[in-house]
Amino acid sequence: AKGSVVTTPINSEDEAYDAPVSIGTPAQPFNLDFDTGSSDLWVFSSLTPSNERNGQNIYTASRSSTAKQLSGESWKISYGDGSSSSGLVYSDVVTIGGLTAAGQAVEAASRVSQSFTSESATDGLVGLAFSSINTVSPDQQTTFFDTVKPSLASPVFTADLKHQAPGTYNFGFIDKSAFTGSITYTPVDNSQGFWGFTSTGFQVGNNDFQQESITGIADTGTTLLLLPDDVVNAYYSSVNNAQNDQSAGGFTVPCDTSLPDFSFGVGNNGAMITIPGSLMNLGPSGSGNSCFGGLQSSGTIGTNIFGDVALKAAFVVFDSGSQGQPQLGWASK
Ligand SMILES: CC[C@H](C)[C@H](NC(=O)[C@H](C)NC(=O)[C@@H](CCSC)NC[C@@H](N)Cc1ccccc1)C(=O)O
Repeated sequence: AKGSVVTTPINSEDEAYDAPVSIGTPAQPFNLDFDTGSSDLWVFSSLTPSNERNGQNIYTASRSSTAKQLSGESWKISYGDGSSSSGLVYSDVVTIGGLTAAGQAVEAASRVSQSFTSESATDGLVGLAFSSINTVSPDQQTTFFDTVKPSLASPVFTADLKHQAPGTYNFGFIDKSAFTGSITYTPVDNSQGFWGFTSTGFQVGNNDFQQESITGIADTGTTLLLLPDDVVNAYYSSVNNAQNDQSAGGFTVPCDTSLPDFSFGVGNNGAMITIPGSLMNLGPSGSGNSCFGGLQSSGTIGTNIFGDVALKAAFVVFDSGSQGQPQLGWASK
């Protein structure tokens, strides 16, 4: 089987990307954030207090003839940005891009933190990291991808995110028309439950390539590209009047500045993904006439995150084991 679903930026800064998901019988529609940086499929629900809702679609299990509560099961998740949610667990029919997962764990939120409440465009998340970090307790559940994987023509999904335009998540196949050149594969370390990999280095504009192992995760659910301080400083030192503005929360640049491209190395054949300078500016920073940089420090998090700023410059293959061990494929587009 194969699936294909359109994913759309929730605002002009490409802060996050939503895609349509149907849950239950009859189908209840949702706009969910597909997140390769976590492994819980959770939705706003009839259990979510009304003062924690802000127009989101809500899942009502009692209105679905195929919903079954997983008694005694609950979930509770925290994210790197300090947000969190928790609740109860049902199994129900979940359909994404023509692919149907019967008996998928649907995590209904009985509480969500403020940043989820205020993001009215997003009704929840579809976790696409490894099921080993799914938070359902006492019986851990599988991600949508792991649930449907046996039915897929190939155990892969791909992300093709775009700047201020609809993109695509495909399941079970690689669309050769969606990228240019060849796909460079690199091994994945999933020991922490993420799509972890090591980039071979970086290049600012047309400067020399800097060889430096940068270990991080491919995270479609994170907006920014979060890398070590030496990389971030090398980039912004080449931008006039860039400044690390704590009140803005990181590096800002003058909004009218044309920014250098940023490239990062993948695989061992010298392949690079190049983020055009225009995509390194996330728009007004909220302080002065400065704009917020798409590259920021991973400093305090402890892991580097190749979020949407990086991923939207590439066609990315999340391959859970078509060749044995999991791997990430990277192609330009
Ligand atoms: C503070 C929590 C730490 C980071 C850790 N949690 C995680 O790693 C979780 C699974 N993943 C995340 O917090 C991050 C990756 C952090 S790097 C380890 N990815 C998912 C995040 N972007 C989802 C999101 C989407 C929209 C709005 C907000 C959040 C834990 O539970 O220990």
